[in-house]
Amino acid sequence: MRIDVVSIFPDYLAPLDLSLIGKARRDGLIELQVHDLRAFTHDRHRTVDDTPYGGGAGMVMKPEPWAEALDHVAAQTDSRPTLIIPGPGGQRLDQALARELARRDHLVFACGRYEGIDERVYDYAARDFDVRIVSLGDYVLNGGEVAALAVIEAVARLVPGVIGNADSLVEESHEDGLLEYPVYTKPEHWQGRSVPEVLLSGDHGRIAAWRHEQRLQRTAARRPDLLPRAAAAGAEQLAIAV
Ligand SMILES: Nc1c(O)cccc1[N+](=O)[O-]
Repeated sequence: MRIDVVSIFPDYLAPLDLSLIGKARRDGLIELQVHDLRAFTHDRHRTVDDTPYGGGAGMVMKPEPWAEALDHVAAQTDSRPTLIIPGPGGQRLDQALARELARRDHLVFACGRYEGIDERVYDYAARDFDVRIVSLGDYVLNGGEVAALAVIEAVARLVPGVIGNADSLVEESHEDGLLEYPVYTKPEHWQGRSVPEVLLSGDHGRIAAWRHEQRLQRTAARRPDLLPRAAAAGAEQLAIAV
C-alpha cells in the first residue's frame, strides 16, 4: 500500500516512523510519503491561506497550492488513488470503513487547517481521485493531521503482514461487532485480585466460551448500540446478552 499525506505540519506525521507502522515501512509493506503543502507555493511567504470571501472569522486554505500538491501526487501513480480529506462532516470512521480502505492500493490524505480548504479543491480533486471525506467524530479539531494518523493506523494494521500474528486481528473490538474480552497476565494474584480460574484451567473450550460470553456481556453493558450489528454479523448467542 502506498500512502501520501499533504500537510502544512509534516512533522505531525512523525509518529508514523514508530512501532508497527514504522516497521511495515522499513519492511516495504507500506510506502509512505509526507509532503509539505508549502513546497507547492511560489511566493516569498509561502502563503497557503487567505481571507474568506463573504467575510467571517479565520482564514481559508488557498486552492492553488492544493491543486499543485494533488497534481504532484497523482502524477506518481497510474492508478486512481483514494483521496481522504478528514473533516467533521465526513463519513464516520469505523472498522468496516477501515477494512474497505485497507483494500485500496493508494491512499492520499489532504490535511486541512484554518477554516478549511477552498471548496473548489474537492471538485478539482475528483478528476484524478476518488474523494472521501472522513470524520473521527462529532467534535472540533484544529486540522486533519490527528485524523489522518488515526485512519492510517486503523487501515495500515489490516494490511497483510503488518500485524505479525494475524490471529490477533480476529477477536478485536468491533471486528465482528462485539467488544473484546478482558485480558490478564502474571502475576496470578495482585492487590487482592485474582485471575479468573477458567483461564488457568487449560480447557480451551471452556476458555473460548467464557471469553465469548465476556464479549457479549461487555458489549451489552458498554455499547448496546453495537448488538444489532453484531447479530447481523453472526455473533452467536446474542440472546444471552439482550
Ligand atoms: N472533527 C474534525 C475536525 O474538526 C477537523 C478535521 C477532522 C475532523 N475529524 O476527522 O473528525
